[in-house]
Amino acid sequence: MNVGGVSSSHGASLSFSLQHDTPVGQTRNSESPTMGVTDTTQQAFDRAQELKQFDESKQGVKGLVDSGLTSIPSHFIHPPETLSSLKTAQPRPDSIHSIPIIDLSGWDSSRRPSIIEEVGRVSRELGFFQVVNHGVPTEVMDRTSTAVKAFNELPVEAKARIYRREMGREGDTGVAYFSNVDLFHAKAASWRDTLQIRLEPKPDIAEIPEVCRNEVMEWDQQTQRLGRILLGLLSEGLGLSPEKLQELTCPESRAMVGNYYPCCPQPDLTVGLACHTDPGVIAVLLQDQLPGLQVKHGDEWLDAPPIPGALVVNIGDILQIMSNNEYKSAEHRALANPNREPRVTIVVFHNVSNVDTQLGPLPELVSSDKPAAFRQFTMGEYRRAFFTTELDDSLVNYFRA
Ligand SMILES: O=C(O)CCC(=O)C(=O)O
Ligand SMILES: [Fe+2]
Repeated sequence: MNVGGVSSSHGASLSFSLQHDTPVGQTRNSESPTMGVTDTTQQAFDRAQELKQFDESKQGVKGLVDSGLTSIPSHFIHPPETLSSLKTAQPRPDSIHSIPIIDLSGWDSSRRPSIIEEVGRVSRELGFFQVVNHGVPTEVMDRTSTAVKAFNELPVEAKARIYRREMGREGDTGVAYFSNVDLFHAKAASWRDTLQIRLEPKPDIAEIPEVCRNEVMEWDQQTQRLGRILLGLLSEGLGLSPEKLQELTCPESRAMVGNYYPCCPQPDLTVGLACHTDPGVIAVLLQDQLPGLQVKHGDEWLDAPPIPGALVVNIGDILQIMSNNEYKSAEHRALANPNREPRVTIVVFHNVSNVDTQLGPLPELVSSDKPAAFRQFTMGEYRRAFFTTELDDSLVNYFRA
């Protein structure tokens, strides 16, 4: 959700490409963003100072780790209710333990009907799945991940050049590096740095750090192709024509975030990325070999473990709404990385670009048996809702009929 690098009162790391009024990036924190109500004025002041200093240093969490710190600064400590949920509960014997894996081989031939059936079923049940045999070469996956890691490991001065939070304003290049998009709004900061790049409409290509420029462009090509395939399957999974969802996201709007989770000295006190739903249509996520991604299913957290060669796909809020609640936009989070090696993930968000686009349940999916679960609204209204509502759960609730 996001590239505006703008955070609403939800404390969401929710960015919008404001130029195009489209949520393109990351996330929505489902937790209340307000600081602890028991904070004294002095505590609140100290905290604000700490955050400001951290932000102005432009060093990110990576810089803190490199300085050799052994305990995390207090503003990274999450509230007890979050921390207690990090302890892995014993899974119930009847529960699914990890997210489903779908083999896409033959998506354009004889296996298509069974793939559509599976994609549709899993999107209704959980809204999250991994895909294998998706056609993106593993060398490209490795190359992209390595390049994004290399960017994060450049000297602070090199990254500081693009450290900014003002995306979407005039002069926006579409490229930004920052730590915690919601740094000044979230209840607590998370142990992660982010490189965010608008992919469509095109960014200022020269602004993309050279160390990962070619790889980002190549990743865009690959995920654009895969995005079209997935939107086709998801469309048919709803009983719609294969082009339907693609038409809706046209003219296309895409953004990428490269998340970098350096080793956290106290991974039990913070998270890598707070619980959120993604606001757009779909997200396609590449994770390296380190675990951390978890998806909420009922009251359980399921792991989405790294599988060599696989990509994770999830449904965003807009698609839950368009599908009239058929597909689920699931809450998910990333744990803080306890490993010495950094964890790197790259997410491409496929969004709806035009502010005037009418959104809401597709008429084809509304009937007397299944009345519209959401009202109609425009993309512009959706965008405003991000910034003005006091929601403490998924944005879809705002538009419920
Ligand atoms: O890095 C991960 O595992 C999750 C990333 C994610 O959910 C996001 O960037 O929206
Ligand atoms: Fe996400």
